Amino acid sequence: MTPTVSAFGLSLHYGRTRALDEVSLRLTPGVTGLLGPNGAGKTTLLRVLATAAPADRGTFTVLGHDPSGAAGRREVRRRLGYLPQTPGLHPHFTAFEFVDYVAILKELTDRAARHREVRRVLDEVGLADVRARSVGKLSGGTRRRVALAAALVGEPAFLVLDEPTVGLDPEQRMRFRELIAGAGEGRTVLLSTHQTEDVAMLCHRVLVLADGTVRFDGTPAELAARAAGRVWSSAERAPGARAGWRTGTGGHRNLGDPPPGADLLEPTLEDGYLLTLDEAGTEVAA
Ligand SMILES: Nc1ncnc2c1ncn2[C@@H]1O[C@H](COP(=O)(O)OP(=O)(O)OP(=O)(O)O)[C@@H](O)[C@H]1O
Repeated sequence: MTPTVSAFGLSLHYGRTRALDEVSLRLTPGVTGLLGPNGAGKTTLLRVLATAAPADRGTFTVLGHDPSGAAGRREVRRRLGYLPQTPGLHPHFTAFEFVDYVAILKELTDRAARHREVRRVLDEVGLADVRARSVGKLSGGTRRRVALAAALVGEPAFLVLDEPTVGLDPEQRMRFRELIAGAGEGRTVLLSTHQTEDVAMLCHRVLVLADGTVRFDGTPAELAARAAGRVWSSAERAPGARAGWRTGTGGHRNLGDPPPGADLLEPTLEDGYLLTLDEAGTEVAA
């Protein structure tokens, strides 16, 4: 399948901090999850791909358009929807006014067509009833949906979502997952998250980033399979485990190289993720 996004050797430094180090990737339609610990470079990568920050080195294209020049950047932005980590929603705007404002920035100049599009995206995220409410008076989860509606304006082919489910209660998180799954039908979505459940439920592909480098690129099942034969239970924390924690039933779940005769467990995506970080030399939860 022709990739929507192709990136080669993207690097970005903040002073001496190397936030991205030679990142190459290809994104195809469907939801790709981007997992990584705090400071891994996820937001930086999303900002680069959303043309909000230029890389120091490397190139990328979105549907063949190269954003390094002004004309290409405009073409990329026309095909892009971006939900940043902290969307700057003006509290005095109504939900409609905010999304309309974003639609104007996205160059939807015909007023009637633009208003139809604003109503369409607000309906898509289930906010038809709160169109006229001030953004500042909405709950955090509803506000996040307004920001998602704004990202969906103009039917972008490439949607960049930076930790959209953080801070949501379980019901809102499920609702948001449904919206993201719907958004991922027929378009390319890159979803940064700390929630391995988001990835297990939504993603056809997952990238693991640590220290600005891609440490894994494959399917969620392949990430879980990395931990096959390397997860076991024991009454006490196993001394040789790379990581381990007490489970709700009082036993311990251990990751690493099991001792002979260990009681092996079915690996999860989270097990594969934690072992990938461990192999990358990133600190794993004790
Ligand atoms: N504006 C900035 N100035 C200086 N350093 C920065 C800046 N933004 C990010 N960094 C550094 O770049 C690295 C990558 O940060 P980034 O925010 O991309 O990581 P992240 O994976 O999104 O983290 P988190 O999960 O905590 O949001 C970190 O070391 C961070 O401290």
